[in-house]
Amino acid sequence: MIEIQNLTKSYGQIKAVDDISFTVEKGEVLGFLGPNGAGKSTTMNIITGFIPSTEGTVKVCGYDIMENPEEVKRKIGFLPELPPLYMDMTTYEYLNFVADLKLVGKNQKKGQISDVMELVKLVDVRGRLIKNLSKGYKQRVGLAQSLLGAPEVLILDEPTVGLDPMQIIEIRKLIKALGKQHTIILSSHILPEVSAVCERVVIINKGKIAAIDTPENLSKGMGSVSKLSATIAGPKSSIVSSIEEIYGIKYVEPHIEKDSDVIEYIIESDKETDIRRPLFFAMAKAGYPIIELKSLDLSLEEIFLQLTTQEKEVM
Ligand SMILES: Nc1ncnc2c1ncn2[C@@H]1O[C@H](COP(=O)(O)OP(=O)(O)OP(=O)(O)O)[C@@H](O)[C@H]1O
Repeated sequence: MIEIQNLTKSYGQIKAVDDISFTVEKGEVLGFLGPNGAGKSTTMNIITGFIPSTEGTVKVCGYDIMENPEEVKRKIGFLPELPPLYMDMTTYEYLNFVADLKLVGKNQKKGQISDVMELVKLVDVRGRLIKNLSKGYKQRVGLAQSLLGAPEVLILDEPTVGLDPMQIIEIRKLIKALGKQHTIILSSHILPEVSAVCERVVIINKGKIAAIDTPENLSKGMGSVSKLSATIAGPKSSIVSSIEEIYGIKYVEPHIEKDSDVIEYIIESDKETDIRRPLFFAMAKAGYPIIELKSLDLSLEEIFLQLTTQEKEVM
């Protein structure tokens, strides 16, 4: 649905985007993550046709943004970080105005505005001036304008920034619902948001792609092992040998002695094998109670930091 190939954008000596390639499948919700200045907005602005690339290609639904900019723009709904709202218009007037800009046909306009207001829950504020709406409602108006013209693709730049927790939950729900009918690229600094909403994540740093994977796989870490901490009561050597017999175990080590016979063990296993159930049954069979069991896989936040701060640590 979206194909980005060898995309580069230079501003003089600075490469804001440096040879990035990725694709987004139809119906996918893709998260776009990166620290400040990583190149997220630049990439989104190129995909939406606001600025040209220096090198590389962007295709949306098979159309090249350079060769068929109008076709591409028709396929994309864009919610910039600061939606361009006209404060002295009512919600309805503004949506009507945007529908005209997007050349929505006269016969469809009324129905489309009603549908979008229904979907984004704006019906109650249709007659209110935008300047009198709360930040959350203003953001919904921004989302509503991106949906007019029935685009197949939505590009959402930091859609929940500045909202309160209730509003964040509502907008996330809405994005999830929109994901059923649209292909979405969503940029965010909020990592749990990306885990909650996106099926795949692109992490970008200094203009380059640092990782592309599902949030789950990223959390499992880059290596081939999964790590667990298990605190178990019982004799150490017998527990270690029982654990070593479990299929998929790579390594087990007594870590911290918590009590005379209670020890925390660090257990590494194949990334593909979830050993929590076999571990439970093995310990239950041997009569050694598991007091605590937790994953030591990295959180998405830790992965993100690891991928985006490596050079600083070296310095
Ligand atoms: N018009 C411009 N002229 C010169 N440099 C620019 C221009 N636009 C962006 N840059 C530079 O390109 C780099 C990437 O910027 P970009 O806005 O794409 O990052 P971002 O990931 O969206 O950051 P943020 O999360 O802070 O919005 C930065 O170093 C920025 O200073």
